[in-house]
Amino acid sequence: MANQIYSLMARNTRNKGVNPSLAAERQNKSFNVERLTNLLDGGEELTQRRRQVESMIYSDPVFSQRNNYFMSQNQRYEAAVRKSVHCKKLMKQMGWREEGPEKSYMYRALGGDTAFNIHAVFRRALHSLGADEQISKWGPLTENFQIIVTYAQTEMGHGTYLQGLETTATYDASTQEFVLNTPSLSATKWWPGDLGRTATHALVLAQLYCSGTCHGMHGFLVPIRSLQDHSPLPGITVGDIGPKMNFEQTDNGFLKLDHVRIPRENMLSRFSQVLPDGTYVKKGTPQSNYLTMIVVRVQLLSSEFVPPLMKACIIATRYAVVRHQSKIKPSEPEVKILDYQTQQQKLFPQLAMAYAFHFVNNSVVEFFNDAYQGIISGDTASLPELHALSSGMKAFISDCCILGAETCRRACGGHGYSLLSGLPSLVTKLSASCTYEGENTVLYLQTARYLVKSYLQIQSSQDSESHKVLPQSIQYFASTRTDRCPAQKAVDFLNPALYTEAYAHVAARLIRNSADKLYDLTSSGTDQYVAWNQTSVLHVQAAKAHCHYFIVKTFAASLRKLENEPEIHQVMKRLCDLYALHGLLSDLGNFLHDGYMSGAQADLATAAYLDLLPLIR
Ligand SMILES: CCCCCCC/C=C/C(=O)SCCNC(=O)CCNC(=O)[C@H](O)C(C)(C)COP(=O)(O)OP(=O)(O)OC[C@H]1O[C@@H](n2cnc3c(N)ncnc32)[C@H](O)[C@@H]1OP(=O)(O)O
Ligand SMILES: Cc1cc2nc3c(=O)[nH]c(=O)nc-3n(C[C@H](O)[C@H](O)[C@H](O)COP(=O)(O)OP(=O)(O)OC[C@H]3O[C@@H](n4cnc5c(N)ncnc54)[C@H](O)[C@@H]3O)c2cc1C
Repeated sequence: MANQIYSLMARNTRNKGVNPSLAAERQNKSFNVERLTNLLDGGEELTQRRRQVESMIYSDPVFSQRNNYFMSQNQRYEAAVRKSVHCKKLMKQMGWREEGPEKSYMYRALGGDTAFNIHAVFRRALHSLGADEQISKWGPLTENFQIIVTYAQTEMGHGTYLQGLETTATYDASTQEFVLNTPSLSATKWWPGDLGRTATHALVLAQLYCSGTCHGMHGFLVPIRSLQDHSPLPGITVGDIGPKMNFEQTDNGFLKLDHVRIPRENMLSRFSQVLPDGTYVKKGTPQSNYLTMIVVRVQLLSSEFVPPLMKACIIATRYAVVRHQSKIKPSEPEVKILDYQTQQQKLFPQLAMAYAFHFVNNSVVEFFNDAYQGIISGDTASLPELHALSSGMKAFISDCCILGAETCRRACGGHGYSLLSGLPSLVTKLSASCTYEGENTVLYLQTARYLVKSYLQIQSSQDSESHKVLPQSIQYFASTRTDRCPAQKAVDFLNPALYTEAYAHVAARLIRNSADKLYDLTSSGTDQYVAWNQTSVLHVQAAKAHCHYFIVKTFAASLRKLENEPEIHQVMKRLCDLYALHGLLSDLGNFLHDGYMSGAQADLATAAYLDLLPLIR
């Protein structure tokens, strides 16, 4: 019934064309929307291609999501499988490549409502960890779903602590095979997507044992279901882990292995190898087999985190111009809720954040592409910085997107609580992102570990030249800082150089403070690991400040590329200013703490912030 009412409302709108309030707002724009769309897409041609793909998706009944909220988990799963197979057929029919932009356009248009998503994670793992001959052998089989492979790393007892994974892969030189085994209940693989019902194979991450020596976590391609009748193979116990907060369309599963034998060639061997006689050959660093997680974390930013936030902003902003509620002046009619300053202060920072993350994603992907080719060719010099950046961005952006989507949902009152608004499922889908592909606290601590190590190395190095060769994401450590914010007027807080420096000041101070506290503990005899734990809250705060600085700096730097587009530059700069001031005022204590900013300056920043709202409106 509810669906019918909402459909009636939508039809009613459609019958009269676009809602008149919405139409009026769209007349009231200060920039060329099509031009901004082209810039965000990466050019006019890509906008056209995206629209062509979207039109095909939205007009095809197989891709309909209309009844999603009325389906059982099983129905959602089966519909998702149909959509994924249909996508594959469409790609083949249209000649679209796996690496081409059309695939991501399809995925975004479907809102991720597809199956085999972890199969895509495996494809990245294969290219990151597999030797060339392994990529040639298994790559084509995955292209057309001849094999469907899940990424089975997490166990019931361990997800974060990879050194604690219990699944074993023991090399048997007499048969040149690995024996995969689940030694305990807690070693059961638990959570891998596509495992519950779909996958024919699993990339099992297990502790490698050769001649009694453990060589740590490695990846092993293990057949788990028959390619003839899809039944579990001998030694395999597999199934679905049951209902979840969202991702009903994904069959997250469990897997137990009972001394399952696979050929020696099934260990992914780009960075390490076991020779026929059982000799272990290491080619990369101890963390080389962690590379897949970096690859996936970078990819998640643009595929899983930012699009749901963008959608939540669109739904909530449109709602805010069609919803009339209460009055500003008693003598006048009810107003659009977007006319309330408080509604603008809820929604516009989320909109600004969505744009900020769009530009940051471009920057992180550029950094990643520059580093990745070197890393898979054996040059791991940039791996620590890439790990720190990807960990921090995954944690910070996912945290912000979860909170941003929830703010948009709350801004829509009762209708925001209806599944049919589309908002609750965006929130519950995003909610998983603080956990999968690295729990966020753990990842902040990884970033902090890199920051503290870099800070202490700079402190201990007397060589003044060392500051000049700092990795790009921490070069601000070495910048000379003013210890007072120079702002005299509200308008000074609309200067990207001024607020970027304020963020750098806070990040540098928090990193220095956390490192000094750690050093004080260890210098007084506290065990280094105990000292790390006793300062870990400070390290997380420092890592967050570092990430926030990186995002503000990157957003501000992106404006420079828009300077020859004055209308768009103006609107983007206002959003950048709003994003920076919203973060500064939300975290004001850190900016006031050492007297960097004064209370009077906080009032100036608040005035500048509130003055931006009607301009953006
Ligand atoms: C529609 C679908 C959408 C949803 C898709 C969802 C798909 C989800 C898939 C998954 O969730 S797959 C499973 C993901 N699991 C994880 O991410 C596990 C998280 N845990 C870790 O990353 C690591 O265990 C750790 C927490 C970082 C700890 O590593 P370790 O136990 O080795 O100890 P440390 O001493 O902290 O690190 C040692 C050393 O290694 C460096 N390092 C750690 N991780 C990486 C990495 N990924 N890449 C490169 N280097 C790494 C770390 O910086 C240390 O270096 P040094 O400081 O010693 O130089
Ligand atoms: C929707 C979804 C899909 C998933 N898909 C897959 C998949 O396809 N393949 C796969 O292998 N896995 C998958 N996972 C599992 C996921 O990777 C793990 O859940 C994740 O790595 C977190 O590990 P955990 O569950 O053991 O949490 P834990 O690490 O146990 O986290 C629990 C708490 O402990 C804290 N904690 C843990 N370690 C530390 C530390 N060192 N310092 C401080 N605090 C710490 C955390 O901060 C957290 O607050 C998926 C999970 C979800 C929710």
